[in-house]
Parts: sequence; structure tokens; C-alpha cells
Amino acid sequence: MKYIQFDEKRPYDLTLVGRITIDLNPVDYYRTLEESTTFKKYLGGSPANIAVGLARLGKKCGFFARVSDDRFGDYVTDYFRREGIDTSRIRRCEHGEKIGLTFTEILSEQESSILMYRNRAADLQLGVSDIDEEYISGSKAVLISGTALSESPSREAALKVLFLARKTGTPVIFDIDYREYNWKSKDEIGVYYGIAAGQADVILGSREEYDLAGQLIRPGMDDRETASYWHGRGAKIVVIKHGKEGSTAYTNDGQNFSIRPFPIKKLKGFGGGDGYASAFLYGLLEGWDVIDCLEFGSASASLLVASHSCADSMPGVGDIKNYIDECKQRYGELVARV
Ligand SMILES: Nc1ncnc2c1ncn2[C@@H]1O[C@H](COP(=O)(O)OP(=O)(O)O)[C@@H](O)[C@H]1O
Ligand SMILES: O=C(O)C[C@@H](O)[C@H](O)C(=O)COP(=O)(O)O
Repeated sequence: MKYIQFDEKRPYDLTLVGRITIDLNPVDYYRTLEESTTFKKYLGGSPANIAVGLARLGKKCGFFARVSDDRFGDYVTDYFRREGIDTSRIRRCEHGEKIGLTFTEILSEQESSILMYRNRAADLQLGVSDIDEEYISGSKAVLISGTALSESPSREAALKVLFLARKTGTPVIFDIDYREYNWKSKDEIGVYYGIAAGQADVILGSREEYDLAGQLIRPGMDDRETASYWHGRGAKIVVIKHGKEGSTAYTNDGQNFSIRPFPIKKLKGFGGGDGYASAFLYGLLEGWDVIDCLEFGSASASLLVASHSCADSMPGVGDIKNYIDECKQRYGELVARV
């Protein structure tokens, strides 16, 4: 069953909106950030990681972003070019805004945290003049990353993408992507997540993120009520992630599909969501059944939580398929389907 109709004539598979930043992950991990002394630099930013993930899977991605006008802006733009991601809509900030830096703390296999340096972040300088309808109409779908809604002018730019996508018949994927640091009030979160989720065809988020999106609408909804509400607002697929407990996709025909994570030795607690999103969306773009999209996303997520980085570790199609086969051989058929 195909829940999303993609226009196969369009040259880009997915155009994303949001931050391209830099991750600094400790090389001397399993200790506090205070104690760590050595860090490895990676491309970062959830939507940027997703774009790299899809590019590694052979998809063609476009991206609307602002980056800093410095060597880090060069680094991330060149990284995208090497991955085959279009950079024609990646523009430089003009007033000295700096690219976001994310210092991560890998305390243990189970416990990680991230420390985001985002004062005058370059990505939040994306403006409505950076967004053009022609680019959107050339993409099979767009993805809006929720943090892009946290501050103007990026907020209005992301909403412009949302409305132009509806105007051009371009499916909208909303990755809720809650990062507390960036928001000034919980009400603003409810307002802007509510607007975006209400315009989306596919919504991806954790339980906490859906609670934030629904806080001004109907607080305290459970997963089924959450899915039913957003289906009523037009969403075709609502994916609710529960970390190591797995994830469920609710489709607007009343079905739901659940999957548990694939067993793996975890190194860090972040990165899973970006690996999950890129591989899940790959399956959707390929026209796969939802359960197969979930399995692919879950397998990729497991590979990411077992890796030191995010973007750099994004797997190829063969890597994910081999890992799924390995798990099925080791743990039995459909090990992760519940
Ligand atoms: N310990 C784990 N082992 C294997 N897979 C995991 C583990 N934790 C998370 N994942 C996978 O990563 C996915 C996304 O993780 P989650 O924490 O829910 O989202 P996010 O990383 O966006 O916060 C999960 O649905 C699951 O498939
Ligand atoms: O999204 C960010 O700005 C930080 C990411 O680059 C970082 O790798 C991360 O936290 C990924 O988190 P996920 O949502 O668990 O994939």
C-alpha cells in the first residue's frame, strides 16, 4: 500500500530545510564533557545528517540552509558536494553569524547528552528570500526539521516551504526534532509544531516530541489518540519512536506497524533518529510497504547508535541489508517485528 504519491518526474528525491552544523564528539568518551580533552569533528545537524544518509542510499537531495561565511561554512558545503547533495540553495551569512557547534557527551553506552553552542546560529538566519518555489517543485518531497521553526527569520522561511509545498503538490515530511536550547517558550513550541504537523503528510517524532506538538491542542494523548488526531489533520503516516523500545507507524487507513530495535552493542545514545529517518524515507521513496520502511530505518538506527559519528557513519543500502540478514540469521526471522 502506498500512502504517499511521489512525482517520479521530479529530479530531487528530497529537499530539506534546517540546520547544517558541526558535531564535536569526544574521542576519550565514557567520561564527562568536563573530563574529555579530545574531540573529533564531524558534519552535524539532524537534517544535514538525514540528507547525508539519503545520499549514501543513492537518493538526490536538495537543501535550503544558511551557513557561516568562514572555514566551517566551507567544510560543510564541501562535505555536501562530496556526498552529491545539491548546494545551490546553501547561502552564506552576511553579518558574522557562526555555524552551530554541538559538543556531545558520551557518558556510557546508555547515557549521552549534547551541548549546543548556537548563539546567533547561522542556520537560523535562513530567510524567506532564500526559498524559491521552482526548487521545491523540482523535489518529490520536502522535509522540515522542527528546530528551523524555533526562531525568526528561519521560522518564516520554513513556513514558506510548508505552504509552497502544499501549493506545488509536494509531500511534506515533518521531523519534529525537538532541541530545548533553541526555544524561548513552550507555547511557541506548541504553536509552530502544531502548524507544521497540521500541514504534514508524514510526521516523525518521539513520544515527548508529540506531547510538545499537541500541548495546546489536546494534552496527554496516548500514541493511538496522537496518530488519530494528526490523521484527522491530514497526515497519512504518523511515526512514533520510543528509543530502545522501538517504534510504531500509524497509517491513515487505521493500520499500525511496530518494530523493535535490532540488537547491537550501543556506543552512544544519539544518532539513531537521523539514521532511522533517512532509511525510513528511503523505503518510502522506493515505494516499499511501511513495515519494510520501519525495518530499514530501525536497522540503520542501530548501526548509528553503535558508531562514533552520525553523518560519517551513515550506511549504504548493502550495509543495512547485510545487517538485517545477519540479525535474522542470528536471532531468527523477523527478529524485530512485533
Ligand atoms: N539501544 C538501542 N539499540 C538499538 N537501536 C536503538 C537503540 N536506541 C535507539 N535505537 C533506534 O533508534 C531509533 C530512534 O531513537 P530515538 O531515541 O527514539 O529517537 P532520536 O534518536 O531521534 O531521539 C529507535 O526507534 C531505534 O530504532
Ligand atoms: O541535531 C543536531 O544538531 C546534533 C546532531 O548532529 C547529533 O548527531 C545528534 O544529536 C543526532 O541526534 P538524533 O536525533 O538522536 O539522531
